[in-house]
Amino acid sequence: MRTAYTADQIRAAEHELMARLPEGTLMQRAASGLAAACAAMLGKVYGSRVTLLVGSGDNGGDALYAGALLARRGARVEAVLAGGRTHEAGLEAFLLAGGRTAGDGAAGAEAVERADLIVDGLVGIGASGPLREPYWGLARAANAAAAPTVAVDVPSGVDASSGRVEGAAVEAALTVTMGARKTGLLVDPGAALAGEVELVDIGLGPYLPDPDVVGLTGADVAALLPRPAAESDKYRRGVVGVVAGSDQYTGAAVLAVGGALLAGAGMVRYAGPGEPVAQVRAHWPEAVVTELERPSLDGVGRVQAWVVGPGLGTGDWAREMLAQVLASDVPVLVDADGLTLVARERDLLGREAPVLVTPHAGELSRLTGAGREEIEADRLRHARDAAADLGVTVLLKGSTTVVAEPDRPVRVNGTGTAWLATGGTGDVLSGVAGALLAQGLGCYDAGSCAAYLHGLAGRIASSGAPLHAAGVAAAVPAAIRELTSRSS
Ligand SMILES: NC(=O)C1=CN([C@@H]2O[C@H](COP(=O)(O)OP(=O)(O)OC[C@H]3O[C@@H](n4cnc5c(N)ncnc54)[C@H](O)[C@@H]3O)[C@@H](O)[C@H]2O)[C@@H](O)CC1
Ligand SMILES: [K+]
Repeated sequence: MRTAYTADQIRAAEHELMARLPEGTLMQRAASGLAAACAAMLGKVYGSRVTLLVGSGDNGGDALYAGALLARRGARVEAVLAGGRTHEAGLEAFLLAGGRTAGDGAAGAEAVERADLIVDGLVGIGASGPLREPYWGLARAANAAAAPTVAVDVPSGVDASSGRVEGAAVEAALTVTMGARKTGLLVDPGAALAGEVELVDIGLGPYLPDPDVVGLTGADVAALLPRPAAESDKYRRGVVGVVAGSDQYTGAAVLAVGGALLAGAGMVRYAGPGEPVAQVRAHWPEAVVTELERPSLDGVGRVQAWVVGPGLGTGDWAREMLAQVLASDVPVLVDADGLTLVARERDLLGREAPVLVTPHAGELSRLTGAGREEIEADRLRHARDAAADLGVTVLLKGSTTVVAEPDRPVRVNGTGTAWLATGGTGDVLSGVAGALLAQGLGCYDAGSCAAYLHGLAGRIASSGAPLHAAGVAAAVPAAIRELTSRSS
């Protein structure tokens, strides 16, 4: 499990640890980890050119101490001193080791341009608000330079506690983060700017509280995934009911049923009108299909979880089907058109059994009234607020998919690929999550494992090229195989 923390949580833990150690110990630990990561990236340290961007706080101090270590190994290290003041002891050590300084003007810009490696020590967890000048200009110069940038703790300009970026931010190839991961390194847009993330252990572990967010690893997902036992039969392995698709949108039904079948459901029951029924029958002879003359679940049979909404439409038929599904006593996943209906009629969500909603930012915007762009910029907060407000589990889809449930750390997923942003992939995700719900996982685990599997299936289906939703569904077994073989 990858854990991450807000700036306040880290600061409190550092405070406790620092009180037990001689002054400067933590920064020395941080700097030696940082210098080692820079050396590994350079390959050959001797004779290389390293340019440090040094802000006025301890983040700059880390950079200066690491610069001193690199200078002692023969690197030509220049420090661009950007703040009104500079970490005194760090600067002294740096100069003593043979480092040189440049101002933040033309000399600094040249030092950035000619570097083999840039170290971003402008701001870390002490940052507030968008980068101010001259930091802003230096961040942009670093991004424009040919050399890769190693960010100290967080890429400057990324809010450590949310991943939010206002204005300019450093685009790092590697972020060397001190003591514990920061939330903003796991959530886009911050995650995308952080590059690889390397954690330097400074001994903070025993002082950390419960994490703010967590990211499941492949081994975590493999351990959570239900596996059929010798005595399993199709009913005990979980029956998923799918209410999706309409005479107009038949594909959503095919994709959601496919996602559920290929994610290991024991059986999938599909109920809908004539057109999607014909399509589901043609694609998935294994599904048990009921053609409906009127919007009613009578005679459809028992299921352990429902998936409702993709391609369903938003008219009277759809509304009635949604209401009947939600009136059942099993877990329900609501997606797509189902969310539009719920946005109109929130009372539909008032039920005892668990609900997992799977909106993208636009659908969440309809549900909560917050602006779509505002949601994209601060995915964590909006997913959390919606979960608390609606009393359900929220899986917010997007470049970083996040799963929020009241009183639990938000789970973030980083397995996706930008190629997944194409029609129909969300229908597959709802089927996959439905299969996990039917097999007995709670909404929190089902949502986060489904996001992981779906992202991995997307990578397998894509291999760096465009993919299509049916291909993602087809790759789900390969994703499960990859996870379970790695962990066995
Ligand atoms: N406290 C410790 O013992 C340790 C701290 N560490 C490092 O120290 C960092 C935190 O240091 P600080 O608390 O000094 O804070 P930072 O160095 O992150 O930044 C604070 C400084 O930046 C300025 N600043 C804030 N927002 C700005 C903005 N938007 N534009 C321009 N300037 C801005 C402030 O005026 C202040 O001088 C961590 O991120 C980490 O790199 C590590 O060395 C581990 C140990
Ligand atoms: K930084």
